[in-house]
Amino acid sequence: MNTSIVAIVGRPNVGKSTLFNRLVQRRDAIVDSVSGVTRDRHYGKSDWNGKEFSVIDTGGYAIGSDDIFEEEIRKQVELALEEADLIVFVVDVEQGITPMDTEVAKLLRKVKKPIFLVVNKVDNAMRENDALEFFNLGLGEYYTISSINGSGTGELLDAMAIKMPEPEETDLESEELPRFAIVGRPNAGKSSFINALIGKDRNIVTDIAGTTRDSIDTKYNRFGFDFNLVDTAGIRKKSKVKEDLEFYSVMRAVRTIEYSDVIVLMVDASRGFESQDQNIFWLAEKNKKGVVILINKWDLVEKETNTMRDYEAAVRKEIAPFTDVPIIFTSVLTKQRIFKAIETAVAVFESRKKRIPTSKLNDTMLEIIQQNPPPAIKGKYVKIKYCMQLPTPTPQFAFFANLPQYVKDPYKRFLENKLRDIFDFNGVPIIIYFRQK
Ligand SMILES: Nc1nc2c(ncn2[C@@H]2O[C@H](COP(=O)(O)OP(=O)(O)OP(=O)(O)O)[C@@H](O)[C@H]2O)c(=O)[nH]1
Ligand SMILES: Nc1nc2c(ncn2[C@@H]2O[C@H](COP(=O)(O)OP(=O)(O)OP(=O)(O)O)[C@@H](O)[C@H]2O)c(=O)[nH]1
Repeated sequence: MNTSIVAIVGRPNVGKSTLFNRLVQRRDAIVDSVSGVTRDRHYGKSDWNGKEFSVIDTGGYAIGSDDIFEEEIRKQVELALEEADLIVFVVDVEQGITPMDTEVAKLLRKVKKPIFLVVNKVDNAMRENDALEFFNLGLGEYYTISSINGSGTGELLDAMAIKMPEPEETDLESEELPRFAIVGRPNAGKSSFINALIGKDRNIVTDIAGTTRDSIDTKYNRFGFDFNLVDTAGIRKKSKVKEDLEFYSVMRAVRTIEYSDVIVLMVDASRGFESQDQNIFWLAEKNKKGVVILINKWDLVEKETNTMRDYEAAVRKEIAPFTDVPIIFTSVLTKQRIFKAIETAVAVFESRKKRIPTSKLNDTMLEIIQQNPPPAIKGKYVKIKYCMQLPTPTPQFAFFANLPQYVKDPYKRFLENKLRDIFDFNGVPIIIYFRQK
């Protein structure tokens, strides 16, 4: 997949979030129709002129008091420069050039990646003149926009799309090896897990230097399974940045997740499922990846007070409504369930590309729908006529009905759960559409 990562940088209050919302709006409208998907304010996917891209709003991650504020922003800009493909630098025409803008511009001038200087809050023609001063930042051409009313954003997107790579033809028929990413918080046991997989004999078959930018696939053959572990430059380059910077872990995770089929999310059992785990999980869902959760270091957990069942229930609560994701309790130290972890990841990979024949799907689902029809709304009855799985890389289903707009989320969730139960889509995001017929 050839998705560009766009980072929005700039000092506080220039309108980064407002622009972010503009950029991801269209795609989010579709995603939101999916039952129960929560929104992240800082990460979204979108497309323009056929080019797909991710947008990261760096602003939301700024933390801390005023004196470390500038330092934080500088770090975030540096990270964005390292990890993103395109940089959108937002400035505010009402404020003019501030010292912090000059600082950011200085960092940006050293960078080889495409940079879009965006002068925001140009709500009327008069302000076009005020924007002229931003030439002084030494970044060349700029784009004037009004994030609030949307003017200028089309031109900006056109220009950005030109700098994005052409979409690749996805070859659905080819028998590709599963691509697994092992992700998680620092110290969760990722390296140990990978070492355990590789074994002492380092059973690496090949190192395929990424066809896609700097991502690296390492091919493994273990326990009778063939798979690629996806690693990216971002992950290797541990860099100077503080580990606990949330933004850092998100940046690192984004690219790895986008290149993988199944995300193996490692959680440190002694710490529990934390907000960063939640973030990574959510990124995986948003990208429609398969997920397996490993509760690692299970050997450290006091079994008298923590049963597996209670622990699992607590994690499931955190990841609702994606409740059927496989959760496996591992100890890399004692090699407990390592094999099971990989076996499960392979199973999720298989489910994710599963195709249900239309006749089988209709036989099963129409029967269920007949027994539990959608509730009538204002005296109108919804009649679902047939359904099919769409020819998409990940499972998506269309249900055709006379009044699709009357089918509400709870009923969609009901159907989704039935599909999951019957056809075994554990750990796989599925999408349901209702269409007019
Ligand atoms: N007039 C005008 N106001 C805008 C425009 N875009 C954003 N704003 C306003 O500017 C303020 C800051 O916008 P945000 O999008 O929250 O700015 P931000 O850069 O994300 O701020 P942080 O989250 O603090 O980093 C809000 O009050 C917006 O309504 C615009 O195009 N025109
Ligand atoms: N008790 C116990 N310790 C473990 C287990 N798995 C890993 N560890 C220990 O946890 C520590 C961190 O393991 P790593 O494999 O380096 O963790 P990581 O996720 O790769 O960490 P980063 O490289 O910082 O992202 C090491 O001291 C491991 O020996 C486990 O199952 N049980």
